[in-house]
Amino acid sequence: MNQSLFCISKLLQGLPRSLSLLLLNGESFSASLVSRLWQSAAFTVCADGGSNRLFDCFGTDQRDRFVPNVIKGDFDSIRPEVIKYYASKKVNIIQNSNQFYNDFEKCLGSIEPNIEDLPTVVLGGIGGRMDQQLANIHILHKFLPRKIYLLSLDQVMWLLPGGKHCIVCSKDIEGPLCGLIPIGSICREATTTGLRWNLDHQPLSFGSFISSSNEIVDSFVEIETSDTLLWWSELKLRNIL
Ligand SMILES: Nc1ncnc2c1ncn2[C@@H]1O[C@H](COP(=O)(O)OP(=O)(O)OP(=O)(O)O)[C@@H](O)[C@H]1O
Ligand SMILES: Cc1ncc(C[n+]2csc(CCO)c2C)c(N)n1
Repeated sequence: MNQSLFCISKLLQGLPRSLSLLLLNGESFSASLVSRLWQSAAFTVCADGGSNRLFDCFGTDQRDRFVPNVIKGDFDSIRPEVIKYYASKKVNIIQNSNQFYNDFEKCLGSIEPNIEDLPTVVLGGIGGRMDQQLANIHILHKFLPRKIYLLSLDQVMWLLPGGKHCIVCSKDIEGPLCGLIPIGSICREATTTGLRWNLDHQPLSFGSFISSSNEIVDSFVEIETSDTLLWWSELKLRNIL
C-alpha cells in the first residue's frame, strides 16, 4: 500500500540536494521562490520557454547564479538571446522536435536516474492554457510513482496514488481552500480527516461527485483513497517569501 507524508515547509527549507527543479512556461516565476528552491536542487532543467522565464526573472547582476543543468524542448518558444546566453554558460542544450510529447515530458526524461527518487518541483505548470494544464496533470499520472509537485506562490497540486496520505498543513502557508479531484480515473472510495467537509468512504468521479472548494481545518490532513486523486491547495507563499 502507498503511504506518503508531505510538508511544504520541508520542501522549502533549503536542504541541499533534496529535490530536482523543473521550470515550465505557463507563468512567470517569483525570484524569491526560484532562489529558495535552487538552494535545494540537485538538478535544474528548463523546458523550452521556461528558460525565457528564468532569464527574465533575474537581472544581469544575479542571472549567472541561476544557470540550469539542462534546457530541453522543441525550441519553438526559447528566444535567440536566451539560447545564446545559456550556451555561453555551457548549459546542456538538447533539442527534441518530437511533436507527440510535450516539453515537460521531454524534460522529466532528462532527469538522471540517480536523482529520480528525489521529489521534482515544477514551476510554471499552472498557467493560462487549460489544454497545457491538463497535459501537465496527465504527465503526473504517466510518471507515477515519481513525486512531482506543480507549484506556484498561490497554489500547489500533486497526485495521491491509492493508499494513505498525510499532509502537514501550516495555517500560515496552506489553505484554507483545497480540493480532492478524481482526474484521470474514478475513485471508488476516499475517507479524510482534517477538512471542513470530510469524506467517509465516498466515491468520487466527474459527473457524480468531486470535492472542490473544501477547506483545511487541522494541521494534519489524512486521506485514505482506493485510487489516484489530485490534491490541490491554496498557498500563501507571497506572505512568507
Ligand atoms: N499556459 C500554460 N499552462 C501550463 N503549462 C504550460 C503553459 N504553457 C506552457 N506550459 C508548459 O511549459 C512547457 C513548455 O512550454 P513552451 O511554451 O515552451 O512550449 P510549447 O510549444 O507551448 O509547449 P510544447 O511544445 O511542450 O507543447 C510545456 O510543455 C507545458 O508543460
Ligand atoms: C492526437 C495528437 N494531438 C495533438 C498532437 C500534437 N502535439 C502533442 S504534444 C505536442 C507538443 C510538442 O512539443 C504536440 C504538437 C499530436 N501529435 N497528436
